[in-house]
Amino acid sequence: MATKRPRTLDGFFAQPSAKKQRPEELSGEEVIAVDSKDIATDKPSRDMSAHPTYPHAIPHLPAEIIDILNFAPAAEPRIMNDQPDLDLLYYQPYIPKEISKPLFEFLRRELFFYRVKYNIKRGSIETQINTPRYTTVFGLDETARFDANGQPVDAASGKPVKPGSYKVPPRPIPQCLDLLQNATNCKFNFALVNYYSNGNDSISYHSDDERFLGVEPAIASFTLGATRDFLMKHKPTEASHVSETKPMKLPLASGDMVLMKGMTQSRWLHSIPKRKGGDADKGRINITFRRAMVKGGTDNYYRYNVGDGEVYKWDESRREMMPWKRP
Ligand SMILES: O=C(O)CCC(=O)C(=O)O
Ligand SMILES: [Fe+2]
Repeated sequence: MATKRPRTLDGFFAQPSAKKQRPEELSGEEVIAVDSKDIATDKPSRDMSAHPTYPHAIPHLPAEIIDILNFAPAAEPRIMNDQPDLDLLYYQPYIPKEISKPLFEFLRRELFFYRVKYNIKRGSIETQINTPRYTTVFGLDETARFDANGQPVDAASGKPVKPGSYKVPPRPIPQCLDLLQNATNCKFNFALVNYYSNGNDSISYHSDDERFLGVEPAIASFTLGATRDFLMKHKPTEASHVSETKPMKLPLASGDMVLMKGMTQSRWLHSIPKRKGGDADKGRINITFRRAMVKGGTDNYYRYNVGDGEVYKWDESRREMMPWKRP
């Protein structure tokens, strides 16, 4: 998956970076449209990713972080395929140690988040679900791309997508997440971000096996910040019932990456359970990169990760996420 690169930072300082940045026209930059409001109120727009759909512009990654990101992956993966239908690479870590904390702090400080609420109907009873973590999402499915002005255009014809084609206007992946995406050496079109502020934040057992991801999707999942347990269990089959087997536990630490592929999504479930005390209060960011093939994927991801509620931002003095208002 990865090209050969010097494995130590000494190698980096002794010679030019072995992995070149992608040319500017291939990076997230091409899709950035500058909102004049951001020019008036923020730093110069060339140092920011800005788009009319963003509540505010997002600064670019500091050069020191970009330089060291060139050394990813920082470790060889543990290949986990010794259980039925499991196909997983576990990098401990993927992101070089020197930058995992600054990268965590940068993303927690600079991204905007949501606490999504939605209703589901079970039989005739409607229930409100309060997503138990902060989320945000960027990206656009394979049927479209952003043009130079940041407008979604049809991937085949280059014509603007009809207004109303998407329920929520899609947001381009900002430079800071696009560079992390590049470091995977895989091609994705979505970045989903979770922030687990403490041990009460969680994600229950599920699989990311939506049809809009196509068959046997590859999903790269990064951890930054606090260590949290990632539990995995096989879906029930005729021969084995999940209740009989102990779940697999991966204690995902800052900088780690799990690449799930093959039948992992169709046959396994995963979760981040609630935890009491420990490290969890320091907060954990999870970023998953995925590739949605059709429009339904875009609608689904914005509905469940942006929704229609208020914007939250990290408040450094209170050290918690707080509702954010446009200045
Ligand atoms: O936080 C994690 O490690 C897992 C997140 C996850 O499973 C998801 O967003 O689908
Ligand atoms: Fe998941």
